[in-house]
Amino acid sequence: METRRAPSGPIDYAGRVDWRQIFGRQAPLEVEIGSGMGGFALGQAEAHPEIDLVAIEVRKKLARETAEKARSRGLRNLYVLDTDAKVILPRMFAPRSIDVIHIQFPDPWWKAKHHDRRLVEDRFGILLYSLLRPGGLLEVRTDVEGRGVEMDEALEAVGFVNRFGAGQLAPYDPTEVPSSRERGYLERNEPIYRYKFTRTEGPPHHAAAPLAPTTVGTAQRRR
Ligand SMILES: C[S@@+](CC[C@H](N)C(=O)[O-])C[C@H]1O[C@@H](n2cnc3c(N)ncnc32)[C@H](O)[C@@H]1O
Repeated sequence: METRRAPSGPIDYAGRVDWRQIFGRQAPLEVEIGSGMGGFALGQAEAHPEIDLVAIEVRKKLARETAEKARSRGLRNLYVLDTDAKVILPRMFAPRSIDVIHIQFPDPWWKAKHHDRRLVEDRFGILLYSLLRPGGLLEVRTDVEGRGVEMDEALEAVGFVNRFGAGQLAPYDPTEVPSSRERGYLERNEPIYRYKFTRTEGPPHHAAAPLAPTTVGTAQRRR
């Protein structure tokens, strides 16, 4: 009989979290950054009961709706954080503790003056590298070809190894769960640029400091 409790109870946004305690078991830990409407997070948790998934979405309404759907579907292996991944990741996750990180269709922030808001750049790449366990997977999907190339270059420069060769796209795998946004692209047969990277054993290549933990403000748990 399943005795593991649902992920619940108060969680401290300001410090390191023992995810094994939150989920009530030891299982491969996956993180989705920018879960949006939650299509991937909910589908991945449902399709893979053997993993525990933490979805991070800065838009509180979307995060709350995903958490409500997870609860109504009885998903015990999905926890939703309603805050900025850049702030929370270095606080709440130990180095080398994550098995898989998913980033799907991050906002491209076209205008040069908004480039600072882009999710995947050098410093964030270093942070992701430090959080993944050696051998862990970082998977990125985008509908913007040029952003895919830029992200690939930034991540390979940090030390990630592109699983399909430097600069190469990962093939479409129909067994993988599509994100909410991806469903539309697939239906319209529009291109999707996929990348898969392995975190290797050594330190990141860049000397630049990773994003430092900062004050979290008023973020509240919404479960
Ligand atoms: C274009 S949407 C894609 C959503 C989802 N991944 C999908 O494919 O359907 C990008 C999402 O990332 C979220 N986001 C952007 N920057 C973020 C950050 N620093 N932390 C958490 N979420 C973020 C946005 O609020 C938005 O919901």
